[in-house]
Amino acid sequence: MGRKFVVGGNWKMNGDKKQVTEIVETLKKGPLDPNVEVVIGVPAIYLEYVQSIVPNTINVAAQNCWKAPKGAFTGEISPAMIKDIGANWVILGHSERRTIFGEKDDLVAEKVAHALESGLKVIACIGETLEEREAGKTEEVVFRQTKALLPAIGSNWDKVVLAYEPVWAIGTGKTASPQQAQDVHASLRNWLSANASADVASSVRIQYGGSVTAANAKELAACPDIDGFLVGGASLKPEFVDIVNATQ
Ligand SMILES: O=C(CO)COP(=O)(O)O
Repeated sequence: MGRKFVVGGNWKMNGDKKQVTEIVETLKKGPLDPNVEVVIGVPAIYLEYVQSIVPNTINVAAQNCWKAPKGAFTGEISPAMIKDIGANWVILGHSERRTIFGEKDDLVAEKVAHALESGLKVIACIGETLEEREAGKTEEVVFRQTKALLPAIGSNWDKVVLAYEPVWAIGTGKTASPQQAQDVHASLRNWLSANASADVASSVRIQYGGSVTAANAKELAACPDIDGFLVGGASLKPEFVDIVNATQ
């Protein structure tokens, strides 16, 4: 189907100048599979620095942004600013933004719409909590979260990567089994076929995120509907190279 594998590293609020330099050095040494798109999600304060030291084969993402180009929004950054320093991606709707910072589906959608309008590419995150999974609501939740994004994305699906990140698997060491992840990815694709278009369903890349490591990446990558990863903790370590290369 020709979906290019895409691996994101979400550094979250980690690293200092020395460590981010070392991570970039490790990525430069790689070697990274040239058939894989790599996007690193960098803390806002290091975006410009990291953008200035990465080779152009590595894409840089902000981890959040606001829904307007400029103005009285103390502490926020805009897609225009992200583009201005040369980065082209933003991660939006991460479960930590949703749970810790109270971002709801409609705010995430507004951010996605504005980021796309501004010319950024977007990794849009969705995923259920443990409570929701145990209540049998996984599909209901991820469909609801994706539905909110439909009008925001419009005809820009080629600029969007979906990241399915079950909240119970994030930072817990408890990875979704390949079957659990594959099942959600496949039903998302079915849902997209019915609610967006068959073309969107077959072309959109869906990453899995949640305790991905070099040890489990290959098995997950072998699933037909898993088109990449969004990696937290392991993206700060040299094993990120092996995760990028998981389809080799
Ligand atoms: O939240 C994540 C990536 O966005 C996943 O984090 P971990 O890989 O640390 O579980």
